[in-house]
This record gives sequence, C-alpha cells and structure tokens, in this order.
Amino acid sequence: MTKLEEQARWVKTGGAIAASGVWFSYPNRPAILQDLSFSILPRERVGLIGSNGAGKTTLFLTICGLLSPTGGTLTLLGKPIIKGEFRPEIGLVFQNPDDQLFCASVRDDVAFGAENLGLDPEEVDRRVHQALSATGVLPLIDRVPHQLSGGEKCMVAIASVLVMHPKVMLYDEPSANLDLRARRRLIRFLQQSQQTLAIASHDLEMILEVCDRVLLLDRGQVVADGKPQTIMSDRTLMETNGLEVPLSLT
Ligand SMILES: Nc1ncnc2c1ncn2[C@@H]1O[C@H](COP(=O)(O)OP(=O)(O)OP(=O)(O)O)[C@@H](O)[C@H]1O
Repeated sequence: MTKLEEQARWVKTGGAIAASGVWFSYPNRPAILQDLSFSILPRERVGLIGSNGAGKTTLFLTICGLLSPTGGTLTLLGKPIIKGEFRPEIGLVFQNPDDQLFCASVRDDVAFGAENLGLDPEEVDRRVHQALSATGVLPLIDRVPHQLSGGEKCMVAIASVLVMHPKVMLYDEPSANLDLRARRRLIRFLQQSQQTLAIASHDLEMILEVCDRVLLLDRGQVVADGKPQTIMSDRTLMETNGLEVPLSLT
C-alpha cells in the first residue's frame, strides 16, 4: 500500500488523532481549548506552535486521557479517548525529564513501562536494550537517572516511553534546556522516528527541521494549519499570534 493509499484509509477512521469541537476548561477558569477540530494522519510529524499559554500542553494532556474535555470528542487510532484509560499506543514525553524519571537506575526507569504491559522479563529486557539503543544512550543503562546531564535525561525519558512501542508520540518542548550537541542529537532522532509525531515547541527551527505540518494555536484555537515554511514565513500571521518568523526564514 502506498503512503497516499494508507492515508486515505485512515481519513475514514479519523486518522491517528482526531479532535472534533473539543473544549476544555480548568475548574472555575475560562475555556483553554475552544472548539478545536483537526486530525493527524499516521506517520505525520506535526509541530504544535503558539505563544505561552496558548494551550499546547493542555491539548496534549487531553489527547493522552489525563484530562477530560469539557466538550467535543477526541479519538486515537479510531477509538474514543477516555480519561484514565491506559492506551499504550500513545506516549507523552514531558517537558521536564525529572517528571518522567523516578527509579534508582536507567534500566529500571525504562523497564517500568514495559513491566506495566505485563510482558515477561526477557521481553522487558529486550525492549529496554532496544529503546536505549534507539535513543543512543545504551551505555547509560546502569547509571542513576538524577545524576545524568539534561541531554542524557532527555533521551532516557524518550526511551522510557518508546519501550511501550507506542504508535503515536507527543513531545512537549523536547529541546528546552538542551545544549547544541544534545539538541542536534534529538533532532536527528526525531527525523528518523517511525511513529506519528506531535511536537509542541517554541524551538521553531527544530520544528522546521523535523515536521511536515504545523498547527498554530492561539488562545485554544487552531488559527493556521499547513506547511511549516509557509506558516512560519508569514510575518503578519506569526506576529498577530505572538510569534516571530524564525531567523532561517528571514
Ligand atoms: N492546572 C491548571 N489549573 C489552572 N489553569 C491552568 C492549569 N494548567 C495550565 N493552566 C492555564 O492554562 C493555560 C494554557 O496553559 P498550557 O500550559 O496548556 O499552555 P502552553 O501553550 O503549553 O504554554 P507554554 O508555551 O508556556 O508551555 C494557561 O493560561 C495556564 O495558566
């Protein structure tokens, strides 16, 4: 099946992620997500951009079932997302790796997700090695996570999600706080990823390098959806929504 045929098939089922008229408010607060509708096809790499407070993280938390929309529907791979339901098909990499790593060793942290799937110890071990190899940090397997550098923690946190073999990965600000070398390693890794990707970031140059599509969010609404170069080089659109045209496009 060609990529186009595969995508046509997925359009009928809602794609990898489909949001239809989604609303969300934190208790006693104005709406953060307002009537959001979009769909992401399998193996698309979508950048989610928008100024501080636009609702990017909130959207990710609803897609993962950690928050329940106050209106509308969300589906993952054609099945409704229900708050609290464990869906190993989707993985979220938090902005701060310290929110993701809490065990005494890298091995234990990465094994945690696979053990929760009820896999036998040999399969867990196989997956741990595979996830750490894919992220390029296998030599860190016996290290204590909180003693790692920011860049190392970032890749271990990604491995701790990959170990569950998700089809869809959500990355919240993955390049925040990384130095040049660690950021480059992350970009190369994301470019080679086989999953459907949604990446929320203020690092617009990284989005340009990794993503084939961008959703621009402002005050909980999708105000633009299209090719990264087209959206990010539109100075009026970017500045109206609190962003700047990235240097490489000026
Ligand atoms: N637990 C919470 N309770 C109340 N309000 C919240 C909560 N979490 C986030 N918010 C508010 O929701 C709005 C959207 O926040 P969110 O973190 O989703 O935005 P964002 O686009 O990810 O921002 P940033 O780019 O700064 O990470 C903000 O105004 C924020 O203050």
